[in-house]
Amino acid sequence: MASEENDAPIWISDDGPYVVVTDPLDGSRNIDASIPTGTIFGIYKRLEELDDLPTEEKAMLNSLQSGSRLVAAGYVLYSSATILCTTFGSGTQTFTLDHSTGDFILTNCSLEIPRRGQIYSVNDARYFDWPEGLRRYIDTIRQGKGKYPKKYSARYICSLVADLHRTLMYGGVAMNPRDHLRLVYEANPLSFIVEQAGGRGSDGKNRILSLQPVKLHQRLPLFLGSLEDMEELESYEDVQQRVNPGYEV
Ligand SMILES: O=P(O)(O)OC[C@H]1O[C@](O)(COP(=O)(O)O)[C@@H](O)[C@@H]1O
Repeated sequence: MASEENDAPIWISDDGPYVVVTDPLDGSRNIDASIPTGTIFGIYKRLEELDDLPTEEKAMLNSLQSGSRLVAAGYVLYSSATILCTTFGSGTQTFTLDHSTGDFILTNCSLEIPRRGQIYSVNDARYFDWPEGLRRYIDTIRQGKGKYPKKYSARYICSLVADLHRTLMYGGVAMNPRDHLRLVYEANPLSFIVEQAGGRGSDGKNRILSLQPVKLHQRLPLFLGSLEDMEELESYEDVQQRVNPGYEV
């Protein structure tokens, strides 16, 4: 098991069939203000061909599997309702916690992201640190001059799970264009879910699930959303924020 909160993976048992990668509490800076937070997880099969390697080495290599090998992924959103969203590689499902019984009730057996939305989600205080392509894209959709001739609205909670959940429900794009979010714990599981809902997950140039992680805590730009919005965004090419000066809030 590898957690965003630990430096190295933990080898739990020699015969466990699965490898779990998790960000146990995403959006933690929002907790004191009672803003929604989330948990993200991805599940791989244990690579049995590595069984004879030393424990630390096989724990690391098992955790660095490409997102294309995920067998399941999910997130939990802690909000006005507690929602569990999952994929096992054949569509995306949502479950809602029934507080009276403690059960998660299946509330949508096939969640599909709209092909187009009218919402973009980004921390746009960073506008002047963005590359030209991203500025042009956002300026264009704000003015209703994109391929979808409607003026887009902005929504940004700064809790990745909540921003993604809204994007899955209403469509559009959720992004963090700087090297901030983690490939292993965040980008891969969430891209698997978005793809299984009919959308796309990208670093602005490449499909997230086709990337090979090289470091456990590797960070990258992340863009998730509706197919048509994502295609339009990527057509601007220069959308990854290269300067990352460090922001205190
Ligand atoms: O400061 P930014 O670039 O807006 O980043 C906000 C993003 O960082 C997160 O808080 C995750 O960051 P941490 O992993 O450091 O907690 C996301 O929930 C949120 O989408």
